[in-house]
Amino acid sequence: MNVLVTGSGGQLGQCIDKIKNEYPKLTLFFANSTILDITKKDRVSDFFEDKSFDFVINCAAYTNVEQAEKEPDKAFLVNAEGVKNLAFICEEKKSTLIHISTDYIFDGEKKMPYTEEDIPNPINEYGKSKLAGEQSIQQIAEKYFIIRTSWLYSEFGHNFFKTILKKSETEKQLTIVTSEMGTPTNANDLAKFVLDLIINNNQKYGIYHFSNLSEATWYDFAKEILRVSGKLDTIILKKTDNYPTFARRPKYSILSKQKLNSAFNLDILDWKNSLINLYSSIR
Ligand SMILES: NC(=O)C1=CN([C@@H]2O[C@H](COP(=O)(O)OP(=O)(O)OC[C@H]3O[C@@H](n4cnc5c(N)ncnc54)[C@H](OP(=O)(O)O)[C@@H]3O)[C@@H](O)[C@H]2O)C=CC1
Ligand SMILES: Cc1cn([C@H]2C[C@H](O)[C@@H](COP(=O)(O)OP(=O)(O)O[C@H]3O[C@@H](C)C(=O)[C@@H](O)[C@H]3O)O2)c(=O)[nH]c1=O
Repeated sequence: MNVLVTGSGGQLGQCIDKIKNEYPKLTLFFANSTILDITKKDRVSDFFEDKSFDFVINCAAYTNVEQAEKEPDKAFLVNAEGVKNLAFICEEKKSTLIHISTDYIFDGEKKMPYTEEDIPNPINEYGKSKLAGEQSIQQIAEKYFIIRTSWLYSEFGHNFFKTILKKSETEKQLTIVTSEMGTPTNANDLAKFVLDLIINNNQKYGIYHFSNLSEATWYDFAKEILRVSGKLDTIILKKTDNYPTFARRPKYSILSKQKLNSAFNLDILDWKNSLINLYSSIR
């Protein structure tokens, strides 16, 4: 099977690249933003002209939540317009589109895990742009998976895990929010889920929620990062319910895995166990 990975230079793209040899039945093509800018409709058409992909995994996105408040047009260009271009070409070429979306499409006012049936109501520009992308896919494509995930981290790219490790090298005290609850998700686990989905040729198309298990505040996540890295005793960790940011973030964004579990036979790790696995594999 031929599989295209767009936005392959990012965090998730690199996690997929890392495990590609475990999937010898897949021929993976990695296209970073220089090779394929998904916002350029003509370029997307040209790129697909002489190639045929069974699956397109869209890892391309504008993911800077803070900056999106200042330049929403840029976020919408990639996360809505770019995604629309991919949806059209996948529909035309009969490729299955696997698109990654986010917990930030929800407003966080719920007090129990969000299901795929819950109505999105994003409270920041990034979330709004990601929701617009989802809606385009649903309108245009027939064969698609929209995988909503949350709080991705890994050894690659920019993420909270790497930020905390870096800050712990230079700062004596860290102040972290307790007012947002979600689930940290190891992007390597998501990469494996996506490639398994392709290998198993599953055709139960639609929206799914994928994250590691259990829940945490960003404070809990930071504490665990410091614990696994052996730095908890050397850093003063302070709680706050008011860390200054431009973007509002959902207070609660746990994703229910009920639909995922009924559709696929999965063994998802608890976020703390997956964090330990990652740290021991990279140190
Ligand atoms: N990171 C997280 O915490 C979460 C992410 N998600 C979603 O998961 C997906 C993967 O995220 P992640 O890997 O962390 O994101 P990254 O920001 O690490 O990677 C995104 C990639 O998209 C590329 N890109 C940006 N604009 C374009 C464009 N116009 N055409 C092609 N490529 C482009 C970027 O390239 P360049 O750097 O060259 O611009 C970058 O390599 C995204 O859809 C994101 O919304 C969902 C929940 C949580
Ligand atoms: C670095 C730092 C952040 N924070 C707070 C700010 C914010 O409320 C929260 C998370 O901060 P970040 O900006 O690192 O994370 P953020 O960019 O909001 O992460 C989000 O990214 C997008 C792409 C997603 O799709 C989401 O699922 C989610 O992972 O932690 C602190 O309290 N102290 C700190 O030292």
